[in-house]
Amino acid sequence: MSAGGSADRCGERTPVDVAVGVLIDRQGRFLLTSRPEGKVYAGYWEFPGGKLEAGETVEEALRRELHEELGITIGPAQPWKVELYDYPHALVRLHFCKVYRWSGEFEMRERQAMSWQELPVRVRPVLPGTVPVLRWLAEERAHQGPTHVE
Ligand SMILES: Nc1nc2c([nH]c(=O)n2[C@H]2C[C@H](O)[C@@H](COP(=O)(O)OP(=O)(O)OP(=O)(O)O)O2)c(=O)[nH]1
Repeated sequence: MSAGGSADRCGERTPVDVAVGVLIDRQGRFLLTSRPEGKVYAGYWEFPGGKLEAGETVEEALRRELHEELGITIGPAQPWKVELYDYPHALVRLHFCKVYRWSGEFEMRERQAMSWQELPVRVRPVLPGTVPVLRWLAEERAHQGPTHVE
């Protein structure tokens, strides 16, 4: 029990569900985008995605978010990993999905930047909640050494 009493205990926050896409191209590169100005962690690199709206499945939310943010229409989203991440601003439950097919031209509709990356990731800084994904990719690919530059 924290000393602050029940009103300001922060361990009981309900997680916010977030759908995140790990888009992988034919050369095995994955897409990172930078967080737009005005959002928390603006300028940090992450896998594209966003919060689920009421009644949406993870796949529906991902399809909507990637269309809104990047202008593409994704094919099937393969559920991959689920990770809880406790930020000062929110407790988030990240639903990472792999996506191998999409259509349409990339358009940065929120004036963010995009970059196709391999390991180790060269863009920086990377969002803390993104780092575990880089480790999972490193395991899958038997990548040795750092996953990104600090
Ligand atoms: N998109 C994305 N979000 C991530 C990743 N890792 C991570 O911790 N997050 C966190 C950051 C945010 O707290 C949350 C995503 O929320 P967001 O603010 O980007 O979502 P949104 O586009 O729905 O935003 P908004 O409409 O509320 O402005 O998940 C990641 O790899 N990709």
